[in-house]
Amino acid sequence: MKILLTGRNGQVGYELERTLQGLGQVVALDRAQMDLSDLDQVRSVIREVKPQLIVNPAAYTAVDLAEGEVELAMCINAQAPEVMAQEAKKLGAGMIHYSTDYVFDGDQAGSYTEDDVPDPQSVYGRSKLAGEQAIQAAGIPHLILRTSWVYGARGKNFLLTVRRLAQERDELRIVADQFGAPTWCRTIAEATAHALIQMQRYSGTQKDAELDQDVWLSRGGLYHLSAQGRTSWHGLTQAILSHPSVPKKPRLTAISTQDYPLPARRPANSSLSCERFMQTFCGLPGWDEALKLCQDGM
Ligand SMILES: NC(=O)C1=CN([C@@H]2O[C@H](COP(=O)(O)OP(=O)(O)OC[C@H]3O[C@@H](n4cnc5c(N)ncnc54)[C@H](OP(=O)(O)O)[C@@H]3O)[C@@H](O)[C@H]2O)C=CC1
Ligand SMILES: Cc1cn([C@H]2C[C@H](O)[C@@H](COP(=O)(O)OP(=O)(O)O[C@H]3O[C@@H](C)C(=O)[C@@H](O)[C@H]3O)O2)c(=O)[nH]c1=O
Ligand SMILES: [Mg+2]
Repeated sequence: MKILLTGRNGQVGYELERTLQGLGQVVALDRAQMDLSDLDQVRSVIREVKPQLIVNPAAYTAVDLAEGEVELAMCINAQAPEVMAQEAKKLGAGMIHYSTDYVFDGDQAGSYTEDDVPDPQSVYGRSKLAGEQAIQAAGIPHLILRTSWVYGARGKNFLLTVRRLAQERDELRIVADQFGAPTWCRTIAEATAHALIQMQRYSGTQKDAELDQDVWLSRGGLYHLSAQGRTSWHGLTQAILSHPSVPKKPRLTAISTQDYPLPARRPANSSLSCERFMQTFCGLPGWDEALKLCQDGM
């Protein structure tokens, strides 16, 4: 199976390029090779590569900047996935796409299931929801994997920000009233590979087989995929600082969302129920367990 992978330098894309090896012939592209703000280029690259599966972790992920770059965020997060889905349809191909907990308003008490109604409160969240809907509307075999609070040892993320600030400052002030599940990008890439393997098992074909449309249409769809358990950004910071690889530990102060004003509104609770994913594909680690493994390597 030929797999076109976008965003190979992103947190999730980088890990996917590794976990997808052996599951197909991976054509991994960066922004220069396929710019999602250039829809004609997206179209022509897909026509050239002719993949059987498009895996799309590339996205506009700057949540606050998106508030002032609505058109660009919509193009990258909604229109480009729409073009990918249309091209996939013509090729008889499938798509794996990633979305976010920020599609929810965060007002619900318990964790969100795939059946809960999204109500994004930010431009980023709205653009990601529009991307989901465009793929669903195309009627192609697909997996939409909603994840949350992604971090890793490289790129731009909360873990690296906190580790840097810890060395620069005597005090960290972190919001303690927003709850979610920090998810290691490697967990997402490994779970994606497991899901692909399971799809092949369900279809009873060999590794590297063609994409089985019937299996994908029955087992595919929308899934929540995050680490298990939940914490606040403050709780996450506490866990980050307690790792032995952090040399200097500043004072940590819990603050509320209103004490840390930002352009984009974040959900107060965006923890995702992943039962559907775990029952269909594979288990998922606890957030603290995965964080420790990640930091053990830093
Ligand atoms: N980060 C998070 O906390 C969360 C992310 N998600 C979703 O998970 C997926 C993966 O996110 P993550 O790996 O963290 O994202 P990153 O921000 O780490 O990576 C995004 C990737 O998209 C690429 N990209 C951005 N703009 C363009 C463009 N115009 N054309 C082509 N490529 C572009 C970037 O390229 P370049 O390297 O050149 O900048 C980068 O490789 C995304 O769909 C995201 O919405 C969901 C929940 C949480
Ligand atoms: C740096 C810092 C942040 N914060 C707060 C601000 C915010 O509420 C929270 C997280 O900050 P960030 O801006 O790093 O996180 P944010 O960009 O909101 O992260 C989101 O990214 C997108 C792409 C997603 O899809 C989401 O799942 C989520 O991971 O921490 C503090 O309270 N103190 C600080 O010193
Ligand atoms: Mg609401």
